[in-house]
Amino acid sequence: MISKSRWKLLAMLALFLAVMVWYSISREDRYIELFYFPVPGKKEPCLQGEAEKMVSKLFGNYSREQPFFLQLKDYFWVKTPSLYELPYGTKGSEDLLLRVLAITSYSIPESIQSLKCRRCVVVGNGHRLRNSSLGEAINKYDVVIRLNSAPVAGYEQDVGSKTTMRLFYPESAHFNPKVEDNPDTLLVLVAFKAMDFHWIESILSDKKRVRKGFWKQPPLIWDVNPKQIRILNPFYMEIAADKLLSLPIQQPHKIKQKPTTGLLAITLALHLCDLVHIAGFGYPDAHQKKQSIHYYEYITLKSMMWSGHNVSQEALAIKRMLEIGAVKNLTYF
Ligand SMILES: CC(=O)N[C@H]1[C@H]([C@H](O)[C@H](O)CO)O[C@](OP(=O)(O)OC[C@H]2O[C@@H](n3ccc(N)nc3=O)[C@H](O)[C@@H]2O)(C(=O)O)C[C@@H]1O
Ligand SMILES: CO[C@@H]1[C@H](O)[C@@H](O)[C@H](O[C@H]2[C@H](O)[C@@H](NC(C)=O)[C@H](OCc3ccccc3)O[C@@H]2CO)O[C@@H]1CO
Repeated sequence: MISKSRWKLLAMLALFLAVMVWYSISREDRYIELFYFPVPGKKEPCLQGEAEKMVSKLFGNYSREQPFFLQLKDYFWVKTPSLYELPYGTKGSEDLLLRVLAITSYSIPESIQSLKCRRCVVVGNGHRLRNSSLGEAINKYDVVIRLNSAPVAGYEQDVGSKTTMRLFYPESAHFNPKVEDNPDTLLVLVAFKAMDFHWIESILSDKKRVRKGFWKQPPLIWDVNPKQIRILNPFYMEIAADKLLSLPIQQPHKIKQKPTTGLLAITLALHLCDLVHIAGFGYPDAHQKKQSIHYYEYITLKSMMWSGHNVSQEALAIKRMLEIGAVKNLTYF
């Protein structure tokens, strides 16, 4: 005969087990929701306007009307001057910008314009891409957005080789863009300071280079076709900071908080595309001090000490986007 107290103990054990099973199943559901497996050899199904619905949830309805790239005509006849200085607006940098816009273009290539439904992937520079074998899947998207000096040569198996757009600033420009990009890749300058406009002007017009004013030496000779260059509308930086990270747009401090280029690229993709997938996002935990952050070089979180990024806040913003289905993730998060 089993005593009453034994029954109680068994019941408690059974209850405990049931709770454990329920918890792991619910965690598993969540995992599947946050992690997306591309089907090899298949193009992603695309529903026109899908991302747009999510955009209004995240950013409000108004934001789809903004141009992606800056154009000269908006600066010749300045109707409403920008409210903010770089990187959230162009206030105070208009003269330099005018000179840059006179020698660059703002169009979106016909190959993207003409698509009924735009499938995009934003490739972050994170270590999670290493040995991911995602290269083939990444190459299948209509638009592949890459960041900074992230290489493809030698990493094709994991990150692919197609680059439709690359977001960069002078300090993150690859010294040999011809090796890493395609001849028609759009090189999208994200300006953080007036000197960034000065740099691109001096490169494209072959004017005297200025070495001071950068936190890291950018290329002095840069072999690109001016037709590939675009200047990102700072509006996207503003809404990434304001709506996704709730950062104050006007900050008095020396180390100003700002979104990472990856979060900015996701913001841009949500406005440009119908379907947005991401890969290579996610930093190591703070205690993983020796874990490399990039898929292509060994550097750790310590290197980001003075960067002005809040990676935990960004992780929350990305998790929210994954949870509401605004983006899907090809690597784990
Ligand atoms: C030392 C330093 O300033 N590092 C910054 C570097 C550096 O300037 C460039 O790599 C130079 O080519 O740039 C940054 O970013 P970085 O070039 O490292 O990475 C591009 C974007 O990928 C996402 N990422 C990266 C690594 C990782 N483990 N998880 C991620 O999610 C991020 O969204 C990131 O933006 C930048 O521009 O944002 C942010 C970094 O803070
Ligand atoms: C998207 O931001 C880019 C990159 O991710 C950042 O790491 C980088 O941050 C640099 C920051 O912009 C520099 N600040 C200024 C005013 O130039 C900073 O300069 C050194 C410094 C350090 C401490 C206090 C004040 C200034 O260096 C940061 C990199 O370590 O900005 C990138 C966009 O330019």
